[in-house]
Formats: sequence, C-alpha cells, structure tokens
Amino acid sequence: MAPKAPSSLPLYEINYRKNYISRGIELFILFLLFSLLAYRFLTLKYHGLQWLLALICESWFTFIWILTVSAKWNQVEPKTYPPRLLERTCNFPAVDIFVTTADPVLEPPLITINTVLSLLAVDYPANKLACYVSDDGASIVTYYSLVEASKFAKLWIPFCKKYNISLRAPFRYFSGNSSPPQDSSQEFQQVWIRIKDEYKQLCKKIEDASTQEPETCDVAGDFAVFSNIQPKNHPTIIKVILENKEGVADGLPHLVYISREKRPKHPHQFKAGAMNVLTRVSGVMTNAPFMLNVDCDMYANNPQVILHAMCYFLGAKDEIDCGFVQFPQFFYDGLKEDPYGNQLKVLHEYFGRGIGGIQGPFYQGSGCFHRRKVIYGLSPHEKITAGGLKDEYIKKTYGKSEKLSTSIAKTLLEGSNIIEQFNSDSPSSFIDIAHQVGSCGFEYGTAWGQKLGWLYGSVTEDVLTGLFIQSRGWKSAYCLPDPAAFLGCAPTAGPATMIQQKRWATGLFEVLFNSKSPIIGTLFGKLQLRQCMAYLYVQLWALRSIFEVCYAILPAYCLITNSYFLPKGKYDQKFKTTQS
Ligand SMILES: O=c1ccn([C@@H]2O[C@H](COP(=O)(O)OP(=O)(O)O[C@H]3O[C@H](CO)[C@@H](O)[C@H](O)[C@H]3O)[C@@H](O)[C@H]2O)c(=O)[nH]1
Ligand SMILES: [Mn+2]
Repeated sequence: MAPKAPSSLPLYEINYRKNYISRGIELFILFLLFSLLAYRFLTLKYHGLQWLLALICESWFTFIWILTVSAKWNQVEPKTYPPRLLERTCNFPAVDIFVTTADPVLEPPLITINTVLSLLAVDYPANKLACYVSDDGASIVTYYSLVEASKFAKLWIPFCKKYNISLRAPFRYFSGNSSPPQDSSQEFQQVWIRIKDEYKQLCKKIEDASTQEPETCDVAGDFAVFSNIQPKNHPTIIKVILENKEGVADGLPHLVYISREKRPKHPHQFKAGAMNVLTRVSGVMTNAPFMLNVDCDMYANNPQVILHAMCYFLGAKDEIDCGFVQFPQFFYDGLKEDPYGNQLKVLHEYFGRGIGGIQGPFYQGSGCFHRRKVIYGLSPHEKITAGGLKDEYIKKTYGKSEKLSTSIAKTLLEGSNIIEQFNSDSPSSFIDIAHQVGSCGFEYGTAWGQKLGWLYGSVTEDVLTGLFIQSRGWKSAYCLPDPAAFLGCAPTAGPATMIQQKRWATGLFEVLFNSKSPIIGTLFGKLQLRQCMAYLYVQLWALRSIFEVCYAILPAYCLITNSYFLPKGKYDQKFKTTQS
C-alpha cells in the first residue's frame, strides 16, 4: 500500500449545497411578484390610493425578495480537518483571546468565569495562548471571581485534558449530574467528585461576594485599587492573574484582567472602545498574530475550536480568502419552538451559509478569529517594507508608545513570521506600558476607531468593523464544526428580545448612512455587489416594519372605505354577475 501523504491533504474544504429545488421555488416566487407588480402598474389609473399603497409595499417586498434570493443562492457546507493539521505541524501560531464583560449584574461573574475556564482549557499549546478579560464594569466581584477561578483552573484544566472531557465549561458539564458516570473507572469517579466539590465551593464564594455590599469585600492588598472607584470614573486597572512563565505547552495560559480608564467627559465607545484597548494591551504584552473575541456569555463548547480556525488560516492558499474566521452564534437552553425567534436558526442555516458562498460571513462580534494585521488596517497582499514604515507615521496613526510601535511594526512588516510573532516574555513585565496604552486619552488624534481597530459610530460595531474589512477586499470564512464551537445565552423573555432586536435593527440601519456603508464599499472599495446586497438585507431590517405595517393595515382600510386592494379573481366576478 502506498504511504499516506498527510501534508498534501487540504485542511479545509468548502462544498456547496445542491439547493436546486429551493432556488427554483424562489425564482418562481420572484416571477409571481413581478407579475403582480406589472398588473398593478398597468391598472393603476383605474384604482384609488389603496392600489398605489399596495404597489409601493409590494415593490418593497420584491426588492427584499431579490436580496434574499441572492443571499441564499450559494449555500456553503464547510468542513475543517484538525487531525490533518495536527499531523502536519506541532508549531502553532499564538492566539490572544479577548473576553468582554460590562455589568456584573446583567452578566453574572459566574457566567464570565465559565466562559474563561472553557477558553483556558481548549486543546492548544498553553504557551501560545493568552486570555484577556475586559471589565467595563470595573467590578471587584468580577476580578475576585477571576482570581478564584484561576485557582480552580489548576485542577479543572488538567482534569479536562487528562480525561478528554468534551464540555469544558464546568456549569454545563456538572449541570444535572449529581454523581459521576457509572461506567467510568474508580479513579475517574473519585477525581470527578473532588472537582465537582471544588466547583461548588467556587460558586459559593462567588455568590457570597456578589451578595455582599462592595465595602464589606476584602479591599486590602491586591483588591485595594477597586476601593472608592466608580464604574465610569476610574484609572486603568490591569492585573496579571495567571502567567505561564516557563512557557510550557501543557501548563496554563496567561490570564490578564483589564478595566480600561474611564472618565465622565471622555466617550468610552462601548464595546468597540474596550476591544481597542484589549488590542493594544495584548499588543504590548503578547502580540499574538491572531485574536479570538468572545462575549462573556458565550462559552467554548468545542475544545478544538482554535484548531478549526487554524485550518483556515494555515490552510488557505491565498491569505485574501481568510481575513477573519467567524463561528455562528448558537445558544443553549433555548425555549421550546423558539417563540421569539432569537435562536436565529433560519439566519444561520440559510443566510449565514449563503453569504459564506459570496464574500464570507459578517463579523458577528463573538466567536470570531481576526488577524492582528487586518485589525491594524492592512489590505490583502499589502506589502510594507521596513523603509516604508516610518516611526513618525506609526506614532501618528497608532499612538505614542515606543513599545506599542515596535510591536505594531513587527506585525505589519512584510514577511513577518506568524509562528515567531509572539512575545514570550512575562506579561507582567509590561504592566506600566499596558496602563499607558489603556488610558482614555491614548487614542486622541490617532486613527483608532476610524481607520483601524474596532470602528466607532454604531452600536453594532461588529457589523461595521467587518464591513470595513471586507470593503478592503478581504474574504471571511464560515466555520461550522460539530459540536458547535460556542454556545451563548439568548434572552428568554419577549421584552428583552425586543430591546435587543431594536438595538440591532437601529445599529444596522445607522451603518447604512456611515461613510463606510456597503454602497460606498462597493462603488469605491472592494466589496462585492452581492455581498453589498446581503449587507442591505440586514441593514434595511428596521425599515421593513413600515411597509409590513402599512400592508397589514390595507385590508382594514379597504373594509372601511368599501374598496379593495387585491386583484379580483374569476370567482369574484362570477359572483357579482349572478347577483346583478
Ligand atoms: O460598554 C460596553 C458594552 C458592552 N460590552 C460587551 O459587549 C458584549 C456584547 O454586548 P451585549 O450588550 O451583550 O450585546 P448583545 O446584543 O448580546 O451582543 C451581540 O451584539 C453586539 C452588537 O452588535 C455584539 O458586539 C456582540 O458581540 C453580539 O453578541 C458583551 O460581552 C458586553 O459585556 C462592553 O464590553 N462594553
Ligand atoms: Mn450579550
């Protein structure tokens, strides 16, 4: 038998769904819509206002249907092969992981630490990982919970790896299991009971800390910086909680807590502002070439998630095909039948896979891997040479910090080796510089939030930032491993869903009028036409309601005015003739 040649096998494959029947049906519906419009238009002069309103609404529905058909046309079936990647190399690039949290009440620290634990425990060399938690709430309880969780991590991570546990967020792993699996070994059962007990104690400590008044928390020593501060008025707080000083692959990753400086007169730019601080702080501390960003309520459900993303980054023949890798946002414990539609199932299954076949999925704010150089503003194939990279330019664009400039130059320079691009020094040795780049005045006069980093100006900073990246020509990759990579928490009540969807709808609508709108991106940038149409599909979401409400009111209007707005069928005419 011929020997296997693992290195020649592709790390990922993208097939297309054979959706010929649904395409046929969709085109037929489009034909019917056009026929209706033609009929309305030709008979407009014989009818009143209701006919015109119906024509306007139906023209809108037809337009939206064109966007829908275009978006769903080529649906991808992507597949990634981590085992092939593992056969091919053992030298992996580093990844900086960013977790954002903003409010210890709405986003309980227990959920945040579960997300962090699941990420620290992924199957990837620990000396290539650093996890940064951004806390916009500047909460002593969140920090305390992370410190306690880091102690538990020393038991939890070796346990997960030794016994190859597939679910590495402890609250999910232990939920509903009061005793260890009966078919497991005696040794495993003993360890299981011990770890579960430790986890229970951890939960208890966090619960107690959450219910106590902040003043009664222990504010001595390490926690002193949290005393007498307000969430919206405080200096930068950075704490290195865990450090993999020896750089051992089976140790624990670095874990850093950051609460950026906030001052009442300084716009903090919400999550986008937090992400930019994370980018800079990680830039001086570890400077990994890839960055994973996760909301605090979305735990890693598949321990191989980073390997799946690397299949794209390392397997792409041309870097342009993979500016960023997005995993879909799936949710746990959703309501039966999904009454509020907030599991976004249809959106992922058809729309997400559909744009996966155009220029790639939108950036969805969580569960996404970025290339650091793309976030720093580079276009595909853009070559920067040491001579072309003036120190003055870096300082003006990225801010005045010697250390940050050096790390940015390293990232931007042509031919910089992504495997070597990682700072193996201890993060704690850069704590002073990290404070400097985390301060709220640092961005003043620079391009952060305007031309690089996470963009400001929309509450859906994710879609805006992704759009800007794709307008520069980058494609993105849609990664759908089994089991799902991340699972999050969706609102379980109607009002909460409405608030969230209103925020999304208005945020998306805003982007349309931004200087980086998809229409401008297509006319003057490198955004593909069908990708622009897909962006329009989501960005016009808020406007749709006007036409839908209007169309829904038409029947009532017709009843009151004794008119009609639907074309009369044969039966109706016959009925009239027999009556007269
Ligand atoms: O000032 C802020 C506000 C929010 N966040 C964090 O941003 C994330 C998302 O905010 P959230 O209020 O939970 O919004 P969602 O609607 O649940 O999030 C979705 O929509 C957002 C806006 O499009 C995206 O940024 C998210 O990634 C996406 O999951 C959370 O981790 C927050 O902790 C901050 O760090 N600072
Ligand atoms: Mn959220």
